[in-house]
Amino acid sequence: MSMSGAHILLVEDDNAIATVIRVALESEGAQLDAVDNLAARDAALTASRYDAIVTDVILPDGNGLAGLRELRDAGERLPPVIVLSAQNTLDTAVRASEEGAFDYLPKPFDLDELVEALRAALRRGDDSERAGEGEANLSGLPIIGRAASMQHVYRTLARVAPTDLSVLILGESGTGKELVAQAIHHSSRRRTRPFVAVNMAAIPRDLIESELFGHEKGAFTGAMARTSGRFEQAEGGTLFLDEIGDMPIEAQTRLLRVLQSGDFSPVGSSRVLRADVRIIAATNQDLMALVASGRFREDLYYRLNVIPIALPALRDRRSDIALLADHFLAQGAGVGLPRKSISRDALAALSAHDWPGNVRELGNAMQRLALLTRGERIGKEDVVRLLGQGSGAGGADLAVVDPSDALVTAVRLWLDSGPAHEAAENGDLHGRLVSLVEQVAIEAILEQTGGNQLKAAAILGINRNTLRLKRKGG
Ligand SMILES: Nc1ncnc2c1ncn2[C@@H]1O[C@H](COP(=O)(O)OP(=O)(O)OP(=O)(O)O)[C@@H](O)[C@H]1O
Repeated sequence: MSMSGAHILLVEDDNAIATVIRVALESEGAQLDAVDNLAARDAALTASRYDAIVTDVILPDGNGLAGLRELRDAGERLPPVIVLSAQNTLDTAVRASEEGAFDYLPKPFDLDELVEALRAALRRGDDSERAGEGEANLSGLPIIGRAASMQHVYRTLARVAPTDLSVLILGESGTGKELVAQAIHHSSRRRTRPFVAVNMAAIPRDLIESELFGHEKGAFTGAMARTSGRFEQAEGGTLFLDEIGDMPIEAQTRLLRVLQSGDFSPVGSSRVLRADVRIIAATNQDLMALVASGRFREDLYYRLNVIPIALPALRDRRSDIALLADHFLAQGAGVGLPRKSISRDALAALSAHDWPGNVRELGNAMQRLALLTRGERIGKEDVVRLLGQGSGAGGADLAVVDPSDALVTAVRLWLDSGPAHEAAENGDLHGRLVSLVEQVAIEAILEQTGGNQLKAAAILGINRNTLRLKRKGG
């Protein structure tokens, strides 16, 4: 149906906003009833038939999303719902989609956008089946950010999560690509099945195919037993392929086959296995440029790029830096770092920084600040000192590698622990620390390779006998 003559219910307790919306919609020929609380909304829904509902989230007597699903479940004919919200978080976007909302507009919104969304909603009419399809549920993975560019991300995320479409996440290193992939998984119907992440850049190129698709015993020198690949491990769930631009061409061909037919064969085998796996890929490279230079298959690019999600660089959403800084301080306190507050000046200094390593770099910086600042409160001098430590590029060293930076923090924390004091007393602090770090790395990589020592040794860059010895504590 068209806007002209459409009967619309507006649930909004801010008079000014309600008036602006009324003027805009009535000038399009719509007929508008406005209420300012939930009780009045439910009464209006019982009394009249509406073609669409536009609702705010925070209302005097509760959450505007509340009760919509119940009404729908109770068999009410519920018109399409458009949610307006100043609570610009992923949770709201996901909850809106969970409640079967047709669209979600973060405040401040654009009136033209609202009119457009309403037109689309009216065109679709009441299709509660479709609106309610697909669960979207977010399980406690906080993605922090209120910048407009993040709102866009949340909306796309909430829309794609219930589907099985391939998603390509684009963004510089440390912008949260893996976090977003996890959020999609956790908001999808696959959330009770595994989320398996594989980083193409972290695996020796000639092992990638066997890593992904598994191999038969004897498929190549050193393949002692049949090993399942990541595809099998992710069965029913989501496979996150990070740094997809680094995938060798032969592996790309196999991947394309899975995407086209849903079938794959382990390396060295003619068995055909079926894969029920959703693919989310990520890259910080320009894939089109790789296509142009023949290093990435064009057909695969189009298969993967069904839904692109571009994550903004942190320097392009500076308004979120304060929020993120607080988040990381609280998170640090949760794992035993000293609880610190931060001064306005210090926040201003953080906001002025360019953050080449994006959110990851900021997270590392906040950990260091929590650890190194003497007083209760992080001051501007602390920030300047830390960011000034960079190699002339404004603290770029913080960006280089996340693992090593987390390691710095872990080592510092460990040095303060009971076992470290004990080792120091025995004159074996260095030996104890080095073997501890080695053990952790070896066991973690062995876990990744499903116990395959040869692969683990290749990844670690040590020989297999050394790996054996080290495992024995030698
Ligand atoms: N919006 C965000 N809110 C909270 N934490 C975030 C956000 N974005 C990123 N992080 C944190 O920053 C770190 C880096 O994020 P993530 O690993 O997802 O980035 P990435 O883009 O996949 O990086 P890379 O390209 O280097 O693999 C993680 O610890 C993640 O939890």
